[in-house]
Amino acid sequence: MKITSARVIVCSPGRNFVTLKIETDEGLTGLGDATLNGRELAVASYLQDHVIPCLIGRDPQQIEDIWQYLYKGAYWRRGPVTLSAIAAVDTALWDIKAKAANMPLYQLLGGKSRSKIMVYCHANGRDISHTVEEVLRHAEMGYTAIRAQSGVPGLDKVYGVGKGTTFYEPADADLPSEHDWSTEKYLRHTPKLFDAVREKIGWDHHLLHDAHHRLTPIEAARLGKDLEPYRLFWLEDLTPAENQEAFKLIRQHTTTPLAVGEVFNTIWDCKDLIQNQLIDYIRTTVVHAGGITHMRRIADFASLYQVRTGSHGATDLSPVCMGAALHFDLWVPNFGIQEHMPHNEETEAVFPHAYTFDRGFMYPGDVPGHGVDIDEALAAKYPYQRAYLPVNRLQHDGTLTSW
Ligand SMILES: O=C(O)[C@@H](O)[C@@H](O)[C@H](O)[C@H](O)CO
Ligand SMILES: [Mg+2]
Repeated sequence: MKITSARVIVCSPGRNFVTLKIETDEGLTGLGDATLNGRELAVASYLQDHVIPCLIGRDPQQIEDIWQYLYKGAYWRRGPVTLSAIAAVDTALWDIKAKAANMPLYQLLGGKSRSKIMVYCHANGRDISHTVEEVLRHAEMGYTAIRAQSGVPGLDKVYGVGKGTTFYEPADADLPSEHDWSTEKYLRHTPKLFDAVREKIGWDHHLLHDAHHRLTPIEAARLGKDLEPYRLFWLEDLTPAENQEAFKLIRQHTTTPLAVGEVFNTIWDCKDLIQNQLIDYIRTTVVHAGGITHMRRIADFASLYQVRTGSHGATDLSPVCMGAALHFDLWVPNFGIQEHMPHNEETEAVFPHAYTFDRGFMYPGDVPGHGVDIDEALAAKYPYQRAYLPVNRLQHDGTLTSW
């Protein structure tokens, strides 16, 4: 079999997506997600101008060789742009291989390790009472795991809290919007949020929270300690994880489980966190961590240290990523949980898919491949619209800080 052509499809059905489509001389095609929120065109160009010329004529069945060729052959290794591009190729090739074998991707990976996939949703509110209402509403929908994020008194806008619509989309402006941030206000407020949520929802639901890289290690330790009475399923991205050692300090102070990794791109970004048991869940996902091939390496390494997967699944990861991730989730032995933010109607129409959601659990479907397609004619009706993620500045003096 040979790759005869490949093209990048950029569309914006409510938000931007970058999709790679690979075609073969046997009529089989494969899709990969290459979306990098706020830097989409960098990946589109990396694929179009540097990767696709190297793919034409290659045997699409040689997934591993192509992965190594694109990773080592680039010379400049790692990073979100490179690994999102490699991920798109890898995912498309696994899609083709599973279609050629006439089996759903999870079968090719090793078959089912579970009957369905537990997912967690986002319950966001402008204040504590609105967030509690949203948590209860999502519990009614059947979710057994619910992430709670609320507005913070004294702060105008914070990560994770939408403008009252169902679909929270942080990339909201043609240039980065600037939000005020106060760690003190956030640390005072968040324990009150979970006290109120636990009071109302009881103990039969998993609760999660995303600190979104905004704390220093000692502030992170403080939050982890303050939230211990509420038995969270995990606290995510407590502090920027470039310095993996920072998590030693957090670990010394709290037993709240820790999740990190949605911004990671290779096993090297998380090797020390995993082997030193500094985290409990690894959040890498198919589109930003080199595709199925590299995700398997990360998951197998994590399993040696009883670290479980908890893949990122925000709406800025396309249904192609979600579809491939669900096949991975069905197979991976050390599965923890899958993030699930439903895409809007336009996106669902552009990306028809076999995966389903049913009362807090998902299933990838049993069609050959990863089960996600793209309606190119419809995609063309939604042209790219530049959009940036916000930045944060400290409220008291304007210092630029993590969003
Ligand atoms: O855990 C999450 O879902 C968030 O961290 C993401 O929504 C993140 O803010 C976006 O993916 C950024 O594009
Ligand atoms: Mg996150």
